[in-house]
Amino acid sequence: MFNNIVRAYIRMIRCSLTFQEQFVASQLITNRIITIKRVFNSKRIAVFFSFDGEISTTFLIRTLLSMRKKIYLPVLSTNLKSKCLLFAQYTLSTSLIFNRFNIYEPQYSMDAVIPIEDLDVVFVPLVAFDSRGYRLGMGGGFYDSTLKHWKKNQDHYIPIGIGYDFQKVPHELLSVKKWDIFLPEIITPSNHFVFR
Ligand SMILES: Nc1nc2c(c(=O)[nH]1)N(C=O)[C@@H](CNc1ccc(C(=O)N[C@@H](CCC(=O)O)C(=O)O)cc1)CN2
Ligand SMILES: Nc1ncnc2c1ncn2[C@@H]1O[C@H](COP(=O)(O)OP(=O)(O)OP(=O)(O)O)[C@@H](O)[C@H]1O
Repeated sequence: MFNNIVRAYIRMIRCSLTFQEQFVASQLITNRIITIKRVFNSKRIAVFFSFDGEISTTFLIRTLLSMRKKIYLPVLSTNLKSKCLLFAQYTLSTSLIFNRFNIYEPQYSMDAVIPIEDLDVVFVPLVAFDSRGYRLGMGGGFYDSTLKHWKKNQDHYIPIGIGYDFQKVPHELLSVKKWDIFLPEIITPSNHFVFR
């Protein structure tokens, strides 16, 4: 019921952060992420390029690359009806282009695309989340569709939400839809929430 209000409110707040606030948060979240054993032991990690005031992932991506991790970024399907994201490899020499939402994505060839099951960690953008691990996104349903086959207790990739601390909202404010994915873990500059 309040999803659209929460989405608009949090998008407004995150777009009003100063450069300094964004910078400090991106360093803190990167330092927290790289000390997580699951991440440290991963080889193939999906991140995303931030837009719309999302917590900046530039430092995270650079740090993970320097740790010799293979990094993949989401690309929208050319089929406008498909909401499933593809993940294409990103290196420092990959050309980037804007997609239809003005988000950078790799200019990829099919051999750079990895099946989602072959990823170890998928970092997931979010607008808001609650104390149960439910996530409110931008409203396109892309991550919900892409991650819909993910199941707890299965030994494949793990989706991990990342965002600012203020994006956590009381659960009464988020109405969960039947297709909404649950995030087993969410990382912010000050916290590592585990919801399993
Ligand atoms: N950094 C990042 N990449 C991402 C996502 C994300 O949330 N963050 N996505 C997560 O799914 C996908 C893109 N989803 C999006 C869904 C809606 C809008 C959006 O701006 N909607 C506008 C109206 C856009 C229009 O139709 O022109 C709006 O709501 O104001 C943007 C991205 C894939 N890549
Ligand atoms: N697994 C699914 N099955 C059917 N419809 C879905 C599924 N996932 C998403 N959708 C559709 O996507 C639309 C947007 O969903 P929702 O508002 O939950 O997106 P969101 O999680 O905020 O966005 P995103 O995942 O792109 O960040 C819904 O109206 C729904 O029709």
